[in-house]
Amino acid sequence: MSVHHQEVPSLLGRIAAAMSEAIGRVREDLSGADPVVRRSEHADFQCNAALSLAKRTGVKPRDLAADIVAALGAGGPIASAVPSGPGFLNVTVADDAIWEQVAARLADSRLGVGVPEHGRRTVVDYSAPNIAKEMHVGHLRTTIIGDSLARVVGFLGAEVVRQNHLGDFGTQFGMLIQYLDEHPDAAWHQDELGDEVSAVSALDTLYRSARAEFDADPEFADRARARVVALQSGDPATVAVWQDIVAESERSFRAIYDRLNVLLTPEDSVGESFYNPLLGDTVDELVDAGLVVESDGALVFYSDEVSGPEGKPVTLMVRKRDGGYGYDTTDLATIRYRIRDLAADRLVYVTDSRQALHFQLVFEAARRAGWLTGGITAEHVAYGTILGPDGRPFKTRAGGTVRLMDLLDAAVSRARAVVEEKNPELDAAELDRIAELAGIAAVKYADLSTSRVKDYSFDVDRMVSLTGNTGVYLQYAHARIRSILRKAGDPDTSVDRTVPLQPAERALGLELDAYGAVLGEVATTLEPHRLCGYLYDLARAFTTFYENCPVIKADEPVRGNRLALCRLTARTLGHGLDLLGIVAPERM
Ligand SMILES: NC(=[NH2+])NCCC[C@H](N)C(=O)O
Repeated sequence: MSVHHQEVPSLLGRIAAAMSEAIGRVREDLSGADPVVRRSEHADFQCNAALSLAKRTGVKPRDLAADIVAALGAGGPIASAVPSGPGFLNVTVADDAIWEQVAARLADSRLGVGVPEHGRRTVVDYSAPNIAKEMHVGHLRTTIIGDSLARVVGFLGAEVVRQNHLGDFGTQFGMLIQYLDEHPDAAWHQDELGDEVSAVSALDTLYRSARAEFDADPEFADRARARVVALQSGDPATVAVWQDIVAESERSFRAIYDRLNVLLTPEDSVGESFYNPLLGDTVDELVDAGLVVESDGALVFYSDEVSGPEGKPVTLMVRKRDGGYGYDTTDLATIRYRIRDLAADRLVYVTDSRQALHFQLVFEAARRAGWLTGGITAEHVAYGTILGPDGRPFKTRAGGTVRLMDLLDAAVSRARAVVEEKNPELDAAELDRIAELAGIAAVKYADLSTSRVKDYSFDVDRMVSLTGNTGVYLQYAHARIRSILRKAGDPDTSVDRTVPLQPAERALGLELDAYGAVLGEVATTLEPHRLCGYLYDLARAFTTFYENCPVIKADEPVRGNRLALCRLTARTLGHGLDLLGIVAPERM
């Protein structure tokens, strides 16, 4: 997108600007005050400035409201502003202004949305599963949420740098490599395993065996420790096996990524091991800055800002007693690297809320070390737990972790039944294709549509429902409008601004006008559920419109205007779903 792109100013923004000007005309000292313009149930918009400013002026709010109305300039999008109640202003938008913005958004490839995040280099750390371990439902959440955030801020102009901070280093790999060395018959390469088992799941099982042997057999434990040293000192044979394990695991993750339609590419994989060469310097800098203290032979960072239960100090482990480095040190080196080498303006970390304290400490250390300074921001995007139908953390009946592929399969098969019932005429191949899109949409949307800090229950039947705030409902809403447009021959009609608006047309037009503002909110709060809620409201506004306003049977110019509303709604729905990482099929 170019900086020269012409954003379509929203009606809300234009009304706020007009009110602001009028307020300044009434009293110069009030210039620049927030005009407090909101959508309203009683009119198109409501301006509450008179109420909030009356105290400062000593004038009765109702009188101030009347003065503001008198000072409103002629022309512009406001048809009328009427004082009501204790001093609200009920604002009605001129019909032609609504048609004009519909036409302007429709004429623009970006639907009139601007680039408020332009040039902001934003590092989004998400997914980050652990090598030789199955991805669990927590990784599903970070993958889905992080991907949607990367899409939204990217669309708004941010320079997004995706980082898949794979857990690819640690002493556990020494143990696993030693075990594999001693069990050369163990199968863990995908080509030996076939389709039923993924390489990462085979490795996960082998790792558990290695762990058990480590605990039971002190001699194996010694050999495993020697293997850790060999790995860390770069012994070529050991490193080769480790690389092979990483590659096989990543292949398994990729199968999930492909199915989920996420943006992550192999180039985005910058795992923990990448930071190994940077750990020493990072620690030296923290030592030089006087930010670590020695405790029992280890180096520890103490927080000045947070304390634990009963005022207990909270710390980051900067260097362990044995001289080794762990997760904490790696994240310190990571934040330093992202700021210095990636030149990040904004750092976003998507992990479950149990890591909130960890990131709080990493950010504090980075500030005190002088890395996280100026306008650079760091944010932890925390999310809750996926619960099973019993309201407890999601586990298989046997108490094991739920395989993501199984979960996706279950959603797709339920979606298949729903789609088939609705469209018995679809042939098998088309049904499979749509069921896959619907099932994946169901899973993603269920995750994105709840406020992310909350836990939610994985309820497949609810997810694939055709009614209510679901991904499948929105895909249907989109496909239905596409079918209306096909029936109408999808003519690229122009919009006649002189046509008077019906209430349902007006409501839909105003809803469409709010798209850019909602995306801006998502970028600021990093909360995708706001976009979900918006798309759901938009789909419902369309339904009301379609029930009340015949489209195909209407006469020109009404027909053309209504088709324009259909087209803009379909495009906005499709675009919004795409920013959620959801594909909206043409037919469904
Ligand atoms: N920079 C980070 N610490 N990113 C998140 C890593 C998540 C970690 N691998 C886990 O599975 O919990």
